[in-house]
Amino acid sequence: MQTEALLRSPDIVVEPTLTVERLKAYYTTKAFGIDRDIRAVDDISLTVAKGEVYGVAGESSSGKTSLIKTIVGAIRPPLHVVGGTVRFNFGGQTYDIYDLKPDELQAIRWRHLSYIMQGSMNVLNPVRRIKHSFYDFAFPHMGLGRATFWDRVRDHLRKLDLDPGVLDSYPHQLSGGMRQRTTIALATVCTPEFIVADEPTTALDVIVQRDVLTMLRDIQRDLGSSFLFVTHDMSVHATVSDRVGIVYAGRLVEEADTPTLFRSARHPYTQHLVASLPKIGDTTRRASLSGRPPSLADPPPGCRFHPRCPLAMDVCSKEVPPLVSIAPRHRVACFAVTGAPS
Ligand SMILES: Nc1ncnc2c1ncn2[C@@H]1O[C@H](COP(=O)(O)OP(=O)(O)OP(=O)(O)O)[C@@H](O)[C@H]1O
Repeated sequence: MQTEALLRSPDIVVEPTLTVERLKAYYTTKAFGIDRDIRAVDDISLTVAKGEVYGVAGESSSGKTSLIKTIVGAIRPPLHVVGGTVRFNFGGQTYDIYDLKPDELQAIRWRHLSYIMQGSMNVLNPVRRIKHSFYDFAFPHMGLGRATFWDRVRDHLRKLDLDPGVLDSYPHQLSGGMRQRTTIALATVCTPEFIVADEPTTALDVIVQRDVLTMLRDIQRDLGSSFLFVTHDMSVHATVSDRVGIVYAGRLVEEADTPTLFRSARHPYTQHLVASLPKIGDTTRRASLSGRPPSLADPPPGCRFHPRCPLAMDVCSKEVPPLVSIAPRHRVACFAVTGAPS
């Protein structure tokens, strides 16, 4: 398959910073002696351009975290890659994540690619002062003398409105919001070109959540980094993401620029997600979707959404709808939108 290039203008083709092609990753578990595949990432292709914030949304257990882990190469059994490729382009050099040796991947993770995982605050060692975490994780990758390194760390903290005094604190002395902000400072001190964050604001209250999101957006703008951002919270995508991909049961079902997605979503599942957002002054009851998300160990054939879909046709239970471009930067996988195959 050819690399999907992102057209920014009619004449300029910009090489994406991230290109994911036909990615499949399953958890293989054993039950009563029989292997069972949980198809958490099932044939996903997407690109993220330089400086772009790409949001991934979808309900719980749809495969968002598995997709992120697979993209950054944080793959541990029982998760394994079944097919597809993940390529990053940093400074004109291409890195095929699955061709890299563990030490090469580790070096890229700190220098170019930062991964803020769910519960990332736990990277701060609870029995050591925070400065030790900065020294252990960041110092080996920055190629600076000690004095310059600490100057750089303090500058970075100040730029993020954090008092450099946090370096002398233990994690338990900080509030949840401060701990998360400190973790993000740690993850970005090496000025990565690509930041991946998985639900970085879950478990924080709304005010702190806003501070953390503003901080991430500021870092992304300041560094000009690309940003792959996972949250189930559509209202957060509305304020943070340039483009959003909607995942349902391990597959990408729609992808569009954020304003398009919120104004003119075409997939019935995306329409449901957008319609269920609360609106000030609107007291009408929100209609909920019937049924439950499918088991990824035994998903329905054809379109995985068809058992819950108000527009389902015969073909939807038989064939998998491909993700098709219906307008520039707008793709959708739904036969009701793109027409059934003849
Ligand atoms: N270690 C594991 N072993 C087996 N199955 C797993 C494992 N981790 C996740 N899964 C399964 O993979 C599927 C996708 O899970 P994943 O955590 O990627 O979803 P998610 O969209 O990130 O959910 P959430 O928003 O709740 O974090 C789920 O069915 C989940 O039960």
